Parts: sequence; structure tokens; C-alpha cells
Amino acid sequence: MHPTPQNQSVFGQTVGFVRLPHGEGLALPAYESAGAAGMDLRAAVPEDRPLLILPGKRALVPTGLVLEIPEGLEGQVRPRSGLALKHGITCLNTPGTVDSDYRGEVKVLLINHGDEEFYVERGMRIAQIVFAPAVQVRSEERSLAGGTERGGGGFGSTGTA
Ligand SMILES: O=c1ccn([C@H]2C[C@H](O)[C@@H](COP(=O)(O)OP(=O)(O)OP(=O)(O)O)O2)c(=O)[nH]1
Ligand SMILES: [Mg+2]
Repeated sequence: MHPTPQNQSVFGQTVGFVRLPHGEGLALPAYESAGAAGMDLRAAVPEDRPLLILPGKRALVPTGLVLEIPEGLEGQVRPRSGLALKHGITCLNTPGTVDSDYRGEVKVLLINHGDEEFYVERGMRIAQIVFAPAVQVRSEERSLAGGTERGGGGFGSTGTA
């Protein structure tokens, strides 16, 4: 399957990817199909030292990348369903939030909910990042919230069927 070229953006947004030394040689995140929502992130662990995640344990996995996300967007780090289904591997803090002003290395917090040990190998696609608008609002303290039909009903107040 051929990843969609990085320069095709429906909304004309460009995200910068800076490769760190330990990310050298890894493919940059890419959309794996024409309509993919997320770009897959790869593990920048040493070739000769896969990262072991024991059942019930978690690990912060480096991607070897610093992102430059345009102001007004965020990066959402989300699990890959295949890893979740086959191995019980998911992102603990999903969706992880990558702020547009973050200039550290993007990392993926994986947890092993499976019952077998899992090795993260170099270059393995461990998660995906979805770029989405993130609106900053003004905040204003008020003494009362305006009335609505729903009012305070929630958590199943409209029924379950
Ligand atoms: O899955 C993730 C989540 C976050 N981050 C980075 C980018 C993000 O901009 C920064 C802070 O994330 P967040 O705000 O979720 O964490 P925090 O615990 O509130 O840390 P901080 O006090 O640094 O904001 O950490 C990642 O690399 N991967
Ligand atoms: Mg924060």
C-alpha cells in the first residue's frame, strides 16, 4: 500500500516533522490509505534492544520526532485497533494531546492489557496521530447558567434504548 503523499492536504495545512538522531532511518508518519484519518507513528527504539512491555505494565515509547503543528491545530495520539485486538496493546492516555507549541519529542504511552509479554521493535507502527482543530476560548465567570430543556439530566437520563 502506498502512503498518500505528504504534500496532499485537503485543508492546506502543513505539519513539520523534525527527525531526532535516534529516529534516523525510520519512515516519516504517513497516511496509509487515501482517506486515512491518522498518520501512523513508529517506534524509535534501538534496533538491538526491543522494548518489552509485560502484561499489565506500561511504557513511554519514543517516536524520534519533534512536530511543528500550526497554531489552531492539535495532534491526537490514538491507539491502533489491530494492536489492541491482537495483543491488548493500547494507549493509556488516549487520545494523547500534542499541543501546537510543544517542541519536545512526541512519545506514545502504551499499556499492555493482554496476558502475554509484548516487544516493541524499532520501526513498528505503534499508534496513529490525527490532526484536528483545537479552539481556544475566552473564559468568563458567571453566577448562573442559562436554562435548557435538558437541564441537569445526564448519564443516561434520556433512556438506554
Ligand atoms: O501521548 C502524548 C501526550 C502528550 N505528549 C506531549 C505533547 C504535549 O504537548 C505534552 C503535554 O501533554 P499533556 O498536556 O497531555 O500532559 P500534562 O501531564 O498536562 O503535561 P504538561 O504539564 O507538560 O502539559 O506532552 C506526547 O508526546 N504524547
Ligand atoms: Mg498539559
